Amino acid sequence: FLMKKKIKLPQRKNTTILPPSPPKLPIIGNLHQLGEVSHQSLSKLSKKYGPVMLLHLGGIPTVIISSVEAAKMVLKVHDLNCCSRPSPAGPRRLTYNFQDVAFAPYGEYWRQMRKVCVLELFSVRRVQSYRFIREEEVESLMNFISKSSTSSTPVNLTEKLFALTASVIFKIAFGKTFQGSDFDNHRFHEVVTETEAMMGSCLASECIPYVGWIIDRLTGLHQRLERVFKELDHFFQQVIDDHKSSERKKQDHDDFIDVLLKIIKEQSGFGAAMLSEVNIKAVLLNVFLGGVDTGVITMIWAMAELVKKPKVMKKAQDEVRSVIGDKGKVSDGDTDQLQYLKMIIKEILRLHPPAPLLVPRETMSHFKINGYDILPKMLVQVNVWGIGRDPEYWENPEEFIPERFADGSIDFKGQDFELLPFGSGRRICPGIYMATTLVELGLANLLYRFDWKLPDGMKEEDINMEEQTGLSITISKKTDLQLVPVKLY
Ligand code: HEM
Repeated sequence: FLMKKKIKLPQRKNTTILPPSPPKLPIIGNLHQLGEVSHQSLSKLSKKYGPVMLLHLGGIPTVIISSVEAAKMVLKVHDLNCCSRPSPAGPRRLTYNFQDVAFAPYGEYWRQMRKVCVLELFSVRRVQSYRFIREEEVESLMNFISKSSTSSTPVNLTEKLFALTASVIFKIAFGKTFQGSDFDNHRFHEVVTETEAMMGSCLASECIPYVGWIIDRLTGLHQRLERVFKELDHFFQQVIDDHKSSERKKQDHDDFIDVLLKIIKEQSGFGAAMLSEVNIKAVLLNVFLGGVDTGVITMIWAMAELVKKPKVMKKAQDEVRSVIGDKGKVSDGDTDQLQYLKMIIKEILRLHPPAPLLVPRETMSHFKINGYDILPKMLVQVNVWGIGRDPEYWENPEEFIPERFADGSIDFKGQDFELLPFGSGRRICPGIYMATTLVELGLANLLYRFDWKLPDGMKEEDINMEEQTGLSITISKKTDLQLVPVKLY
């Protein structure tokens, strides 16, 4: 009928409804509202502007997600629309133009590289094959702490746990200890922190039109980026060359470089066609950054919360001591029986997720959340720190209460959107098993073998629980944690 009469129907105007935004300033947009600890400022802002909020970080439109329902929409329902990554200059340089996994844009290359990681590097079988490395390094830390306990001197746990995680990751990935490399512990810590900062911060020239480059010149960000890139590139190339050398001694296990070089040499296995030495270096950077910092941050917060709550500490120690008995040490396989310790780790990752805004995503196509239009090429950040402390989902959210996980119904593997320390969907962290095995083993041994006291004159309420400031993707405890060990075994 309409065709015959050729009646023209009124065209519905296609209006775009963007998420609510706080008022912005010219040029810098909402950058000034990020504050010193951005996930905390964003949490406050979202109380006013809602769980789907649009900010302009300089010229970059960024959607901030702050509720379980909205997180489910972006990471599950519309995961395919927003599972790419933005491409700022810092990560671009450090990942050899996104030839890694974590920052590679969504597509065939990323899919193949992710398969290499999931099936060849971070699989349960591979992680279990490194059991002796974890146990050896934990043992060496325990020996050091035992010595300190005889003189009742405080141990800088931040420094020591950093060295533990770094040694384990170095041996697993590069087949050597970092003590034997160009880095000493101190320099290595500095390089990780500096690289993290470069990955998280955007060059001003990218988000502030016209004048940003002047800020970059003044802050020296470009030079810092180049310096850290060259240092890492030199190190990675050296370890790869060592592995290819005919003089290299045969090891009884394959480290990550062996596995990746084998894939290239035999041209078999996942991603063989895609893999080159540059990809190996880029993936090593992901392992180096993803693997070291996050585990230390989790263990440090756990020890800080436990020492603030002696009853919880005692309960955790009672559990591990009754399960292990007088064996003298906790081994890799023992941690499966430590149910209370597992609850503690969940509670730590709820209160202190090492990546409070996950790793930024970039949208690839238009979709809607809560009636708002999300457009292609927008940045998406999920505030899992805010969700983990939202009274709508958690009773007494600011309190450290591991028992809230007693019924086992909530886990951090990406299915429960109120607890997302590892993200969810296609880009979920592939290193969950690798991370939790070391965190569990490290903490279990610290709790089994020692009682922990605060340094003389310090009270529980004196422990500084502030978070590090800055725009890094991972956020650690602001000050080092120093505790006095009292030896039991
Ligand atoms: C407590 C420890 C860890 C935490 C909290 C953590 C957290 C995260 C988060 C939040 C993401 C982004 C997820 C998303 O976009 O949805 C991620 C990605 C990633 N993580 Fe982890 N991570 C940890 C340990 C590790 C370890 C030990 C490794 C490997 C050695 C690792 C390797 C990676 C890689 C390669 C990605 C990028 C995945 C992709 O983009 O496809 N992580 N991690």
